[in-house]
Amino acid sequence: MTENLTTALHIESYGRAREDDATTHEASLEKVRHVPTEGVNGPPKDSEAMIEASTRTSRIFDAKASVVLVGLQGTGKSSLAVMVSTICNLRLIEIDRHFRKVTGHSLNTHRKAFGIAAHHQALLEVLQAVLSTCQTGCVIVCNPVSMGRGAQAMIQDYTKSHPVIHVVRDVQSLHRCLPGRSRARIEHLMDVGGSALRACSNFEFYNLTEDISADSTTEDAEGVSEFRRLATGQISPKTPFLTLKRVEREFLKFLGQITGGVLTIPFRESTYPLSRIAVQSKSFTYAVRVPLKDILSGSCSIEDLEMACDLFEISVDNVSSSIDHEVTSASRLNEFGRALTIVRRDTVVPVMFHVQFGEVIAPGDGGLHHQQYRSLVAHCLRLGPEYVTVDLLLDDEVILQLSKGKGRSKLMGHHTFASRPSSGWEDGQCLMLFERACKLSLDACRINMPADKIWDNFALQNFRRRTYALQPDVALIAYNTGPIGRMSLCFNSTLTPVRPEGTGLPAIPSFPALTARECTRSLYASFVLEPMKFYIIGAAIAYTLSPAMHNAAYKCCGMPHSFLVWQTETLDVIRQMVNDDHFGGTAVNPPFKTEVIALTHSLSPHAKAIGAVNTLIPVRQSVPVDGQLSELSLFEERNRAGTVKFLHGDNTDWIGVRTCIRRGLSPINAVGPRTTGLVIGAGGMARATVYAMIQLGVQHIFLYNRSTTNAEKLAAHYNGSGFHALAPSAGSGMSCNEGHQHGRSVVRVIESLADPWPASFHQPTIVVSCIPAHDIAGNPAANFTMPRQWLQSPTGGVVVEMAYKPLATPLLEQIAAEAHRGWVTVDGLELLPEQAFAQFELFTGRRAPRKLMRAEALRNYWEAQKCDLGITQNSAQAEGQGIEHPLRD
Ligand SMILES: O=C1C[C@@](O)(C(=O)O)C[C@@H](O)[C@@H]1O
Repeated sequence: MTENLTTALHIESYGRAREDDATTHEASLEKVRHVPTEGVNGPPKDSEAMIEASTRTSRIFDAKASVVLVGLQGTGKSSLAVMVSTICNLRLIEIDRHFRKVTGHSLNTHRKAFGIAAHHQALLEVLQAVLSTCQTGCVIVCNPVSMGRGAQAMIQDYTKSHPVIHVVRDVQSLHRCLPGRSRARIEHLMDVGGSALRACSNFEFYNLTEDISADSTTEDAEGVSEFRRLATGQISPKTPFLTLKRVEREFLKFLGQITGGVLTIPFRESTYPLSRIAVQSKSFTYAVRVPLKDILSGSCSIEDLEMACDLFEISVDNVSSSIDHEVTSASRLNEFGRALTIVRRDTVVPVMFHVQFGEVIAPGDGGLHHQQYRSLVAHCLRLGPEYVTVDLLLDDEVILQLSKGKGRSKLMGHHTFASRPSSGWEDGQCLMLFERACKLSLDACRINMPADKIWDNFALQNFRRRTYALQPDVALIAYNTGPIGRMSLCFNSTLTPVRPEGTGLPAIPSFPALTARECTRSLYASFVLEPMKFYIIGAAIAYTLSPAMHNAAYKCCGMPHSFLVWQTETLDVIRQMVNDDHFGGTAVNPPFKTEVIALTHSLSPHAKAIGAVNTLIPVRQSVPVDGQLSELSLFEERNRAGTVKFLHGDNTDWIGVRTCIRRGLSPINAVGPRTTGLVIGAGGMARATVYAMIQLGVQHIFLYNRSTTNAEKLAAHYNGSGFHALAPSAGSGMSCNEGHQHGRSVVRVIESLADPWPASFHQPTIVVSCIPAHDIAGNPAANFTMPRQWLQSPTGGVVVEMAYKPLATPLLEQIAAEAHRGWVTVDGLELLPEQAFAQFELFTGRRAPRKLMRAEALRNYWEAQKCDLGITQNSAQAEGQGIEHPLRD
């Protein structure tokens, strides 16, 4: 393949002299082993100080600043760089290849020919030229450990103005790249080389290997990864190699967080409605606290732990009980990064690090523990989580220094009173702590103490009022601990610390006493929130799996809501729904997705652009400002009954489609200016699909539909000026991506399945079928399959099927047989829950328990398949109009 791809990747040269690297690497190892323990070239004398130094600057950079990836051989930094350069449209510069291009020598032959001093000087010059001429728009890759002290100092200096990311990996993966070295030796290299790399970088990313045997970023005996061979067309995709998708996702999330999304990362922005709301601005949010060791042990699934929570807190407990020198050892530090990547892999909520020292930190204490604690906090900041806690008893200047280097992370001041002060929350220390957090410009303040009597919980509310009067913008998380303090957890509104639900993790006494479900239940029991009724309406919805997913999710979150099926021929039912004070919202199914717009008073920007609504919510309180409703106020009024003032329409179908395309699209087919998408159908789902493709940056979209007239109408909707007036713009809450920056998407109609694929366009790599796969009202199913002449993409692609009745459609069966050519399928049962998660958020203002909803959809589908009983039950509900779907335990 593919000169085009090669060009797109901006890769300068592909040949790699293996023996060069190996020798250079070994030489550098020796060098690292023997350097004096000072400077950036060897194990630092004071590793804590080194770590802290890396967060001394603000670490907020120019929007276009080049990114540097540093790491030992085998950490996968080159593969990460290739991915990022492709997706973010950055120029890729690998220093060793560039050196060969400039000098005509490989590193090894140059060193042999000219001696070490001249070699280092030449390397330094090459590096200097690259760093100074490539200040913006590039991703630069190197291993400074093998480049001499001068080069390391130069890269260290670059951290003042650029993100320099240290890529770390597990011993086993490195071992594979350096066969013949003992594991102990590799560990030693990671320790020593790792310290040197930490000293010349300001961020750190842990590249998590899932399954070593399937990992395609690991370099082979020739030093070339499978990923690179694919990217450069040296091999064709025999497997979908989707394992890399996770790495891609994690790294893009990381980059998005550390750069604040300033890099053009089209895939990065989460489309979940709640992801657009700052987590600390919303009421009744929960932070699930999980010990670091439990994350590392892998004993629980992250999605189970995260269930119904808004933030994932990684708790590093009792650090000071470790042997002192181990606290900041390289392997210990690597554990932090590893845990963060494990969590980020499966969660959609922000992550917080909370380091707890067993020892109480006293103000002015300059002792060893104090120093180590500071270093661990600085190390957490290097990893780029959304939040990090900092002990409020540290000296002002220490907190200020950490705060200065926090980058895009938020710092939450934290204090635990080991015992209740004699006057509880009335004690002057409490207000002083909050005032310190404000004075030091921390983003939030968390204080807790053991409760003596139930009145301590009321006193806490009084304290909350006082802090709010003082500074309403600094979020206060205040609660009492112990059994008597549980009530205060229920009524703390922001990021209440909770323990994970039923995961089998041993209960730790110092851990939060309640789960998110328990807290939520108490809000309904005390009438703060109220039970609501949700519906799905449509003309033929007997088979829908939505009630099963939503009802199970309410139960799991502790909400007394119900989700009912209402099969109907007309939209009149909506008038009946809104007369009920407990109406919570309705999902909208064909044929009403467009028609229902007439009943709404406001639409989300997405629904407006798509011209279809699948989620309708009542508005009771919010008032539009300049014709727009604030998303936060819409969320804040969920779960509260009362007279409905008007209806707001949104669309979550496009979110489901976008997620499924992303999931199935291998990195090799990352969206570029010539990517082509094909949509089958021209109904409401097809509208949402075209929109999802536009949001992903696809600029050439083709429609095929049995009725060409309908396809043309749909194409005109998107091509017409009407749509472009509504197109995504900054501040609209929509992602603005490559497609919109580099060219406008155009939708074209392809008339016949017998037509050859238009020669001036690339073959489609993204195909979405939006037509039913079963008979409807006597009309036989279309049984669509792709004409062979439209399936010629040399890198395969993704085919998403919307229909799930039946699950194995003729199209999916056809494409499954093409897996060896790089084709990936995503079926209708993967898509259905994805749109439902966003719908759940819009209905309830809470994060959806995703794993549970997926499982419910599957379980109900297969139950219905097995004995046809599910179908009968659903039909009965539909006929009974509003009979609650039976919850299955
Ligand atoms: O189109 C669909 C599918 C669905 O109706 C179902 O339950 O099958 C649920 C709707 O929210 C979605 O827009």
